[in-house]
Parts: sequence; C-alpha cells; structure tokens
Amino acid sequence: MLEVAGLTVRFGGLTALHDVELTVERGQVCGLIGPNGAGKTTLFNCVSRLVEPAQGSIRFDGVELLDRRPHEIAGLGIARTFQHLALVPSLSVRENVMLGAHHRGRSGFLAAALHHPMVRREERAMTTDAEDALERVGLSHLADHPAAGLPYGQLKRVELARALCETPRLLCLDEPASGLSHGEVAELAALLKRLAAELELTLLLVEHHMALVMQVSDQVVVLDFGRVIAAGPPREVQQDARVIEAYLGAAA
Ligand SMILES: Nc1ncnc2c1ncn2[C@@H]1O[C@H](COP(=O)(O)OP(=O)(O)OP(=O)(O)O)[C@@H](O)[C@H]1O
Repeated sequence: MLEVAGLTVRFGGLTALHDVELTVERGQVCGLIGPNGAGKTTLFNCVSRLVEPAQGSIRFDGVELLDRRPHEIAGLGIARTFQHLALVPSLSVRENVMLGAHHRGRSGFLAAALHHPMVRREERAMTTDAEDALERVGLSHLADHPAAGLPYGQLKRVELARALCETPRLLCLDEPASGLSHGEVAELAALLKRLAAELELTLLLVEHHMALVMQVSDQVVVLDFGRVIAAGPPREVQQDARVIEAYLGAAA
C-alpha cells in the first residue's frame, strides 16, 4: 500500500505540491491527472527520491521512503518509467530489459572479473526474468533485436518490460500512452489491467490520455497547481465541477 501524507514541495518561491494526500491499495491502479504544471511528475520524483520534499511522508508497505536514499528505492520494490524513453539503442531488447534487474546483483566487480559461479547464476536469473517480462508485454519475438530501429510503440513496451524486470510491487508510469496510436492505447489499457491483477502490482499512472486513465484506474486523483482538487472513482471524478473547471480553464 502506498500512503502519501502532507506532501509539500517547494522550488524556490514556487510550491509545486501543497499538502498532497493519497492512498493506493495493493494491486490497485491510481490515475494521477491534472493540467500541465500541476505537479504530477514532481510527485513521481518524490517517490523515486529525485526531489526532496519540504514536508510530508511517503510510506510504501509501511516503509518511510523519505528516510531512504535514491539508490535504495528499487530494492524496496518500486520501479518507474520515464516520459522520455530511457533505453540504450545499441543493446538488444533483452539486454535493455535486463538493465532493470541489475540493482539485484549482489556480486561485486572482482567476482565478475573472475567469472565467479555466483555471477553466472545471477546472469541466468536476470535473463529468465527478462524473458518473463518480455512475454508479459508480448515482445518475446523481438528479444534479440537491437532497440534501435523499432517502432515507438514497441520501444514503450520495452521500457515497460525493463521496469517489470525489477520485479516491482509499485510501478510508477509516466505518460505510457504518449505517442501511441489509438489501437496501441487500447492494447496498453488491457495490458495494464492484466499486470495489476496478475502480479498484484500497485500502479501509479500519470497520463494525459483521459480515456486510458478512466478505463484502467480504480481511483483517479486530480492535481491542480500542486493541490489535490478531487479524488475517487473515475466516473465521480469526471463529473466533479472543480475538475471540469480546471481542465476547461487550462484549455481556454
Ligand atoms: N526542478 C525544478 N525546478 C524548478 N521548478 C520546477 C522543477 N520541476 C518542476 N518545476 C515546476 O513545478 C511545477 C510542477 O511541475 P511538474 O513537472 O511536476 O508538473 P506536471 O503536472 O508533471 O506537468 P506536465 O503534465 O506538463 O508534465 C511546474 O510549475 C514546474 O515548472
């Protein structure tokens, strides 16, 4: 379970998040929406420990994340994807996905240099996890293909598989539908629902594609100028007067 309480972030004179509260139960999908600049990515960056809040608490399965350092976050079962793809074009799809598992490696540089059996065991386990992640996102057939040259929609799936290879319990997805075709968005919606259910994965989803958010989220949280202005089931949030105003205001 993810519990955010009283979260406040300041960048100089700008309050990017103001006393933000949200709770996401295990295996649930929480859609985080709001106009540009509302603070969505900043909230993700707080969970990843890339941004230091001025106040508040972020607990995941009872662990206070704000007491942890950024490199400890993956080890706590938390993974994320980025708005812009963070893949290595020259590596194969499988190798890119395996990058997600490297934080679990326990053998050090010396063991690797000496080809210690422990290193080989870890490599085998990472390969198996990568194959498993690729199967889940439907890309097994492209495992040996270099990331370079693949269509954007498939690269987004490789990125998702890389995050899954970290075997997370909480996955933060930053605009997974951006740049996808209509058909690919529909496939993504089905995939995200399946992943949450099959892996009991808690999903925090920042997305501008409203149809996707409304379709996959158990709960939608709306941020505007760093404050939560509405939270609840998609249907309720969609009809909330403050949400409609925030979006119409942003569009005007
Ligand atoms: N590192 C930073 N330094 C200063 N200001 C920042 C920083 N990061 C974000 N901000 C500001 O904080 C506010 C929230 O930004 P954030 O990127 O979290 O919004 P967002 O909801 O993710 O927007 P978008 O939908 O456009 O990605 C914005 O006013 C932004 O300019």
